Amino acid sequence: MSTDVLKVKQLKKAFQSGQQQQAVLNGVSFSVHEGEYVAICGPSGCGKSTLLNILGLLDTPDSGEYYIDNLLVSDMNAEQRAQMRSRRIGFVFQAFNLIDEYTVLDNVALPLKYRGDSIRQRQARALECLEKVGLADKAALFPNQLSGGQQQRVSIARALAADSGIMLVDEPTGNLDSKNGDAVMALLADLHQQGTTIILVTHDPRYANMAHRQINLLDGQVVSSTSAVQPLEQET
Ligand SMILES: Nc1ncnc2c1ncn2[C@@H]1O[C@H](COP(=O)(O)OP(=O)(O)OP(=O)(O)O)[C@@H](O)[C@H]1O
Repeated sequence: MSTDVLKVKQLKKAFQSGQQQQAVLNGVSFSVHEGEYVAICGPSGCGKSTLLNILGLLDTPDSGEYYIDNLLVSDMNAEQRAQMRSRRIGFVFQAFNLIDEYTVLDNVALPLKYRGDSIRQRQARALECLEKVGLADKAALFPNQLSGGQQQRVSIARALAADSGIMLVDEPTGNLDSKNGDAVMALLADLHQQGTTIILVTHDPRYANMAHRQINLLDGQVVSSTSAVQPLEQET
């Protein structure tokens, strides 16, 4: 039986817009099983990034419940949330969010700094992750010496470094041409095959179809949750 790694119940979030409150999430509920690949889809402005930021513990809902590994994170204090984030969540952003002054290796090693690993352990792990994304030979370079597609692969290596098992991916191809976009999506499919749970926000229906399941948001609610035509291959 599959285990829920993430579960949200009746999430609500509103933002102040001038004099008015704009309800962005209006009672969103779903769960994600371990090892699933889920795409969150919906029109621009429907709240996809807001939802992903809440799932990634970068933002808090106004109400509702959020569980990671069956633990209620919406009730945790800031320190507990930070610990949960560094232990369980890897984030990949559209804009890569790499630190220009750090080498590629140091960017990937950064999430490990908060876990008490030695420098040698951090660098060895970072190199291992760079190997997984095919960029070990770029370890000593700086981000601006890489192409956009390579930078996104570095940011995926960084998300892998902490071995968190859950990867939240927000429009990873938004700043890439189609060739680099396809390479990044192929890498995500590979990581999923190796067991990573992936939650992807994308505008591109072609990429959304690579996911195991699509959760469609409209007007702040989940309007449908559809499985891909091809179910995931089951191990025999
Ligand atoms: N920090 C904020 N303050 C005020 N309004 C916000 C904030 N963040 C998001 N919003 C508003 O919430 C709504 C949803 O934004 P969000 O970025 O989650 O949508 P999205 O579905 O990811 O959009 P897109 O597909 O265009 O990236 C938008 O109307 C946006 O203006």
